[in-house]
Amino acid sequence: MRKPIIAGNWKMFKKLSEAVQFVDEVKGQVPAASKVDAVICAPFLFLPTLVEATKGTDLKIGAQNMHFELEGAFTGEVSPSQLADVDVQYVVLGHSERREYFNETDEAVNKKAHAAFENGLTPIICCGETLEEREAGQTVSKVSTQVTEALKGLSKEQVIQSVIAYEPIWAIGTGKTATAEEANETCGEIRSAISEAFGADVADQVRIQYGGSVKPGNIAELLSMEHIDGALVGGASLEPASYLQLLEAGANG
Ligand SMILES: O=C[C@H](O)COP(=O)(O)O
Repeated sequence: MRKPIIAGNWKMFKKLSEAVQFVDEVKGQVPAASKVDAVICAPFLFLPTLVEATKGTDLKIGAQNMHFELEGAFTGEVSPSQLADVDVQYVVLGHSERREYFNETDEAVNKKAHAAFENGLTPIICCGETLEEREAGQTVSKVSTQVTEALKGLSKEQVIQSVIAYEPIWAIGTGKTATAEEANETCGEIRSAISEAFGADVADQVRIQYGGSVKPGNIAELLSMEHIDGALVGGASLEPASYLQLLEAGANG
C-alpha cells in the first residue's frame, strides 16, 4: 500500500508574510502523517522561516529546485547541503518549467537526484510530454526516458524513496486535466519503465503523483486510480481551504 503524497508547488507566488499566514492557518488542520504526506514547496527565500513555523507538525517543507554541487562559484544558486542545513525535507527536480526556461537536462536532474539523497532530501522528480509529443504518440518514450535517466545509478532503496510526478505539460495551469484514465495509463507506463530498470518489487513501492490542473473537484477521481499515488499541485495549493481539501482527499484516498 503506497501512502498518498500531496505536494503544493507555489512556484514564484506569495510574499513571505502571506506564506507564513498560510502555514499558520493550515498546520493544525493537516491530516495525520500516517494517512497522507503533506508538503509545500516554496520559494527559497521562505524556506527557513516555513521550516521553523511548521516544526513538530505534519506539514513538511520542500524546495522547488537546487544545484547538484555542495558549494562553489555558482552565482544565484542554492546547494543541497544548504537546503539540508535548514531542515528542508523535499526538493522538486526537473519541473517542466525548469526544463523549458532554464535548460535543465535529464543529466542535470540525475546529478541532482544523487545529490538530494546524499544530503537526506527526498526528490520529487518531474516528467511530462508536450502536446505535440502526445499527438505524435511519443508520450511513453518521453516520460520513460526522463524517469529512467533521472534515476540512473541510484540504489533500489533510493528509487523506492523517490517520488515521481507525471505532469503533462499541456495540462499545467491551463485548466485542462488529463482524464483520470489517461493519467493512470501514463503513470502505469512509468511504473513499467521503473520495473524494467530496477525490478517489479521496487516499482510497486514508488509513489507516482499526477500534476496539471489538479483541484479539489477532480483529485478524488485521480487518486482512485491504480497507479496515481498523489498530486503535485500549483494553483490550487495557494489557498489554505483548497489545499486542505486536497489533503483530505489524499487522506481518504
Ligand atoms: O507543479 C505543479 C504543476 O506545474 C501543476 O500546476 P497547476 O496545478 O497550476 O496546473
